[in-house]
Amino acid sequence: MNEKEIVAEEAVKLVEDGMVLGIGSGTTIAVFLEKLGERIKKEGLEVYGVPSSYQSHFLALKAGIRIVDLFEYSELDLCIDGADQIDKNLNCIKGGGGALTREKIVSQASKRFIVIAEERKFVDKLSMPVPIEVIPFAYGHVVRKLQEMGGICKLREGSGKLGPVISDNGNFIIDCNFDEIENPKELELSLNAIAGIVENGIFCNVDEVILGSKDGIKILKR
Ligand SMILES: O=C[C@H](O)[C@H](O)[C@H](O)COP(=O)(O)O
Repeated sequence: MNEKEIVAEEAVKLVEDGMVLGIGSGTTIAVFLEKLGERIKKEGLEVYGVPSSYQSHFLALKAGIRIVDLFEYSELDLCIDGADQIDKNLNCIKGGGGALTREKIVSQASKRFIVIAEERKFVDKLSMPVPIEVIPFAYGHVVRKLQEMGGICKLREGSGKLGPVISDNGNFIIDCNFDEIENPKELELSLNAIAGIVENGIFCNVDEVILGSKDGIKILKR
C-alpha cells in the first residue's frame, strides 16, 4: 500500500453506520472514498455526506454515499479531508485543488475534523503560498491589500482551461506567498477581513491528523 492508501484505510475505520460526513476534496480523499465505498458495499452501511466539491460529489455518489446538504444537517458527525501542508500545532494549508471554501465550511460544521496526509507534508512552520478564493469583481483591490500585507500574489491559471481557474463557487483563486507564517490564526483572520475574499486556505480547526509514511501511521491530536 502507498502512503495515501495507508491513511485512507485508517480513516475509513472511523466511519460508523448512520454517520453524516463532511467530505473533503483532493487525491487523498479520492482514495478514502474508494475504500469507504468498498466498506459500504460489503457491510451494507448507510452513510450520508456533504461533499466539498464537484470532484468529491461525483466520487461520493460512486461510493454509495447518500448526498445530503447543510440545510438538512446543520451539524455533521465527522469531517475527513486532506491537506497540502501541516505544522506541528496541526494548523494546515489547504486548497491546492481550489476547494478550500466549502472544505472550511464542512470542517467547521463537523463535531470532529480529521486530516489525512502523507508525512512529507508535515513541516515545522507553514510556508507555502496560501490559496485565497476571491470574488472576481474585487480582484484588483484584493491583490493590492495582499501586497500591502507583504504577500506575493499569483492568480491561479491553467488546468485545461484558458484564463483563470474558476472555483466551484464561480470565483478566482489567488496563491499568495507570505514565506514562513509565524501566526497562522492571525493571518487567517486578517485575510478574511479583506472585502472580496470569500475564504482562505489556512485551517486552524483540525482536531486530529493521521500521517502516513512507508513505516506506517502516526496520529497527532490537538
Ligand atoms: O482544494 C483541495 C484540498 O484542500 C485538498 O485537500 C488538498 O489540496 C490536498 O490534496 P491532495 O490530497 O490531492 O494532496
